[in-house]
Amino acid sequence: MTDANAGASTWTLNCINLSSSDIPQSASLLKQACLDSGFFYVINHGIDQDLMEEVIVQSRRFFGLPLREKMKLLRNEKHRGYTPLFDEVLDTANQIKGDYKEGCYVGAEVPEDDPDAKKPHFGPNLWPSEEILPRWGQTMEIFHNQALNVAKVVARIIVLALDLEADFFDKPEILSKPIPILRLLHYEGLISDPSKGIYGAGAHSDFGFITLLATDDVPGLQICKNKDAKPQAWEYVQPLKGMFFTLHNFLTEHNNLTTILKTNILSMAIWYIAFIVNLGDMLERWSNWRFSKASYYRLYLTCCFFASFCQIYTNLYIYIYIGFAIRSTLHLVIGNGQERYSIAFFLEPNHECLVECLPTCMSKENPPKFPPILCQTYLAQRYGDTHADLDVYRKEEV
Ligand SMILES: O=C(O)CCC(=O)C(=O)O
Ligand SMILES: [Fe+2]
Repeated sequence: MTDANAGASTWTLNCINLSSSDIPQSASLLKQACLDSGFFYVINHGIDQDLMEEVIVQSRRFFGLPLREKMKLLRNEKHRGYTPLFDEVLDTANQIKGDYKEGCYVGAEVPEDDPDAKKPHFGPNLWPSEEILPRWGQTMEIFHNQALNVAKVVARIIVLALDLEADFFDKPEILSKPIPILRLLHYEGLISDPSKGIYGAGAHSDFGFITLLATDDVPGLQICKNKDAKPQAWEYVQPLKGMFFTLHNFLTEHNNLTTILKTNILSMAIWYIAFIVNLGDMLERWSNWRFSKASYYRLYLTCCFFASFCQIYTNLYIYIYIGFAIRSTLHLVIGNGQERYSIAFFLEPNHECLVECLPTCMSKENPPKFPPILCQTYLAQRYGDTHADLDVYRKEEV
């Protein structure tokens, strides 16, 4: 039984600025983060905040559809489309039913008549119709392309962190035709109970090369830095409040997380005081509807407060975690009763890439822990092990 629980402590992650010109420093921060926990935040990644919010809004719309509509887009054998509640069981030893989450897979759009469409994970996407969810497919495609670029930038920093040749991942057999998979996730507001085997997402390590994870500000993600420890110790990795609270665009000026946090908390406090001062005054005035200039000004401040609040509410936080040698740090999701949305983007290498221990990660004293395996073989195993058999749904239809 794992020890994941609501009282888990919180771990602060290193923060990598993807726009920094000091690449060696980014590489060394990244290396330290990978040695410490395997997770880090990325900032200044180039994906527009509006686009990220649009993805979450579209995700909310999708998961808000009636189940029968979502089931029309049920995941196919290419792993595109809707995955209902319990479709995935990530930790069979500790979960009773499966993950209390629903998801939607979006891959690279490969038309049916393209020879590559025969490969697993490649093919056309399953889009909801334009009448039901306008601009849905377009939004996902744009985000998909941008997330792929971010993952490639991260890969370039990883190369340096691992003392590999600069073009190591540029070899045609590694990332020339990678398998990029976007997955929208929705956790309905259930309280997890690990003692009863109830988890938002069971303990697991990701299957691929790099995962980018953007979440709203509802906490839930926990990591276990040492999977072999007994008992395992789980720590929350917090979506840092206000991290993208960029009314004043702090992120371009400060790379230091503590500064960002303090500045934003201060700024929140100022808005908050403005709000409290206003409320009493405005309630009084609302009774006779006479507003002085000062009241207009205060009203403006109050609206700003609400706008900031809404912004924080929909804020997105990007974590990255890395599956070096095809095992990422163990992590899970604990539901705290609040609804939660996240966007995972998995970058896997080419189908035929031989996944094996990297040359700079082994020595005579430290031989590879796993035998080499083809990427597509490994993915087929892991997807097969963790997802429901599609026959289950066919039987339900009968
Ligand atoms: O939703 C989350 O925060 C984590 C999702 C996750 O770990 C996964 O999809 O592999
Ligand atoms: Fe994961």
